[in-house]
Amino acid sequence: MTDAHTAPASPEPRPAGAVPDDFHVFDTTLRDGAQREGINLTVADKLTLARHLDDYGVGFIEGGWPGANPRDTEFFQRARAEIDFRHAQLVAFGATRKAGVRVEDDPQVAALLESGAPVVTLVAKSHVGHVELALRTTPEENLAMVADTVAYLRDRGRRVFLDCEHFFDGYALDAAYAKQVVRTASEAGADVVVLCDTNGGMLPAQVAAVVRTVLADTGARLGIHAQDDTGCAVANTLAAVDAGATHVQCTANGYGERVGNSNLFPVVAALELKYGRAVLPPGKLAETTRVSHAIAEVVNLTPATHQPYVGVSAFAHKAGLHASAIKVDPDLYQHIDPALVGNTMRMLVSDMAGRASIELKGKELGIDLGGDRELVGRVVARVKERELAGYTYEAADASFELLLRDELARDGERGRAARFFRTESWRAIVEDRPDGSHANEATVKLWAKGERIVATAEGNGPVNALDRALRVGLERIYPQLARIELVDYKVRILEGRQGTGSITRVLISSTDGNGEWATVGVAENVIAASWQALDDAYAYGLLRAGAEPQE
Ligand SMILES: CC(=O)SCCNC(=O)CCNC(=O)[C@H](O)C(C)(C)COP(=O)(O)OP(=O)(O)OC[C@H]1O[C@@H](n2cnc3c(N)ncnc32)[C@H](O)[C@@H]1OP(=O)(O)O
Ligand SMILES: CC(=O)C(=O)O
Repeated sequence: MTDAHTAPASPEPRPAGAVPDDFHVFDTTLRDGAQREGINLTVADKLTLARHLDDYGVGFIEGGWPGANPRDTEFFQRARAEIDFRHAQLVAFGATRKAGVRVEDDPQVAALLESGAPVVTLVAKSHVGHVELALRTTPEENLAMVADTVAYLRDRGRRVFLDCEHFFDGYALDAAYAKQVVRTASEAGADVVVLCDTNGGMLPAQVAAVVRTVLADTGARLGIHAQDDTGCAVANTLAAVDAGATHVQCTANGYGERVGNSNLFPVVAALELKYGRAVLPPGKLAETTRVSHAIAEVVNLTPATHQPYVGVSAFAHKAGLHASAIKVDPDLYQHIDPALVGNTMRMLVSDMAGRASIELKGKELGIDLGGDRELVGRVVARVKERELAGYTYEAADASFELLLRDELARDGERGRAARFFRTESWRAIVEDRPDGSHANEATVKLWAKGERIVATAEGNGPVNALDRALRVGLERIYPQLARIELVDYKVRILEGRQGTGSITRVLISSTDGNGEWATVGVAENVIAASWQALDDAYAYGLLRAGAEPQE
């Protein structure tokens, strides 16, 4: 590790559109990422992902294996015709020629040329055991397969990178042979020889030692491809860079075969922010969080909340002691400014909060608590007491804001509670019919703007009936309710040992088309807990809509 890791240097600015060749950020989301269980990409998905990655500014996009399946073949045809790559070069992936087959007669090598990709990555064996058992050929023939295929593609104007599969395991078994594969590829014209930890079993110190020795012994330009089976793929990638590798293969959000691959985003962020190396075009690092989430959407996976740099929790602070230091200087509990990667700091309110957490949260919500220690102390005490009863405010920001406004309103001159109606009573009835169907009906009795309202509605469940009755009753007085929609409803039993007498927590997410908010309710009865969460959901929605709170 150099000083650059502990004292971040400012990345050198780089002209827009230029991708440096002295250091490669090579993305293999469309090839290795697509090997993850649960990811099934269409050609259209692959094109969309390629556009995102090109726009983000990676140097190379490995699009797939042309000839292996019709989808990848079509992807290369369409990518050439439909995408005007601004930063990246498109890469086709394939294997060296088959043992005993002339390279010009190997159809999958021909498919690599037909893909039209200017760069080809060839996967080759560098582990003698794999040569003998998987390829069922001799070590000499394997070297000939490497040399022939690299030279053949080079002669036809392609830039060639060679992925040495199982390099580190092969090196442990027979270092001389593994290095011979590297030399053979380099001498045949491969621009980069990529050392692959295919089984993902390596640790950073092992990777660094091997990369350093292979670099010194062969003089070849080296890259790293690390699978994440020890949870060390990012660390292994950076250890290889420390040892002299100048080409990193990664996938967006770490998607990949088995547990995944080296995650592009922490690798890029580390290179830019900790190593001071400008690997993206200017301004693109700040799009990291957006790009990570957009890619998760395209592959139809929920963005990982705790992912370094880009997760929604990456800069979320829960502990009261952290908040009290952050109030003085956010750097005291953050390794970088979240804005550098397009993320934001968030304060979480829970029973681990102290006064500073509440003050910072108030600020985040645009509510001035005016340094009022008594008021803030009261809010802290109320949050802790409610969390003990089962409420959770870190997952229900809107209910917390309502609680805060209630406490402010208690002071009389510090604002009004965001309460727009008062509940006199509610009733929900579920009727079990002889044919097995159910009828659900609810009646609510409310007060709003001095008026007593009684409304009844049916629904597909008791909570839905209550929701409808509430809308029926209030829509005339608050037409803004028409825009509010409930989008998620979660129930959790908090003390399972008590069986049906357990405490129930309900979390409701709502939207008005411009944003989402979450509210919480807790009671022994699931319908009562739901009513509380509904009450808060509509109160908060009306607050957002600028409705006038009732006296
Ligand atoms: C480490 C990695 O992740 S590398 C990427 C792996 N990705 C994939 O495998 C996804 C795409 N793969 C496929 O669609 C298919 O496996 C194909 C089209 C490539 C090959 O399919 P098939 O011809 O039916 O062969 P199959 O998959 O059973 O076996 C692979 C063949 O390639 C050979 N082979 C494996 N590695 C190499 C190599 N580096 N160079 C040359 N040949 C190789 C094997 O010896 C085997 O040969 P055989 O058919 O003579 O037994
Ligand atoms: C090439 C590749 O994906 C690997 O060795 O893991």
